[in-house]
Amino acid sequence: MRFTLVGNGRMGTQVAQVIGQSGRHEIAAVIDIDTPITPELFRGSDAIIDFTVRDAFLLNLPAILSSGVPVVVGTTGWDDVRETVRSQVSDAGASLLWSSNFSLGVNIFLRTVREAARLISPFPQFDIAFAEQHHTGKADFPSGTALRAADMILEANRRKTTVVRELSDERKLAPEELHVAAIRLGTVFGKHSAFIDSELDEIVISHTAKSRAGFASGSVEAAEWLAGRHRTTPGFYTMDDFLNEKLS
Ligand SMILES: NC(=O)C1=CN([C@@H]2O[C@H](COP(=O)(O)OP(=O)(O)OC[C@H]3O[C@@H](n4cnc5c(N)ncnc54)[C@H](OP(=O)(O)O)[C@@H]3O)[C@@H](O)[C@H]2O)C=CC1
Ligand SMILES: O=C(O)C1=N[C@H](C(=O)O)C[C@H](O)C1
Repeated sequence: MRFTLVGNGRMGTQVAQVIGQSGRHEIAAVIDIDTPITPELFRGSDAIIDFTVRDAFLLNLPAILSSGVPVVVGTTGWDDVRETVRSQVSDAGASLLWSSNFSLGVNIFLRTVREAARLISPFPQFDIAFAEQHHTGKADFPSGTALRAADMILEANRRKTTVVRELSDERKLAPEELHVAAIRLGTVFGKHSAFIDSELDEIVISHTAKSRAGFASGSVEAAEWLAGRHRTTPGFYTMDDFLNEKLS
């Protein structure tokens, strides 16, 4: 497959390396902040992979969708406009697959956290919180993965109803609030943990990325899947659609 990469930062370069080492794929173009974006730029590619920043992704999206080339989006920090993006994709008859984390390990971790949150739901003696650590170059907080985990915990646990990202000196955390904490530290690739606590015990479920390779290879595999889907059923997909098909 021929890939166009949008974004040439930490993730863009890692994805280029995965494609270069695959022996099956090639890079048609790498688009950086200085490239004027037009739909023609993407034509001739089989898939686009975007790892940029929220504003760049939203600005480039209309040209990407008009090009008719399926796009995999790893960029985080645009959860608040997800429904608008879904409509843009649908109106264009295009295909977009997004995930805040393309690592297979993280996706297994997230499903484990969801199950733990469900299991403790009937037992008020268990409380739950979530934390993430990332390198100091990360622009958004909490991470997209932590926000996804929070959504899953709220869905699975009837005792938690809202997310608190930052504590206040003015008041205590309410029992129905889920604390999601972020730490920015050195060069950490990404660490996510769910903490469950009772008077009698503590359960900690953690995932630590050992490099960016898992994010990059997951995005390329997702792009291969999306290119196939785009031929028969264009649409707005997530990593869950891809994984559910693999698991079925
Ligand atoms: N889904 C997943 O599995 C993962 C997601 N991420 C997410 O991916 C995103 C990128 O992360 P990372 O690579 O570490 O960040 P970087 O800051 O290293 O890279 C972002 C790149 O985007 C470039 N850029 C900015 N504006 C534009 C534009 N208009 N057109 C093209 N390129 C542009 C930046 O250029 P310049 O430096 O010149 O501004 C920079 O090179 C983040 O949102 C992060 O949270 C990260 C890891 C895994
Ligand atoms: O910016 C990063 O580095 C990462 N961002 C993603 C996120 O926001 O969840 C995924 C990964 O943890 C690395």
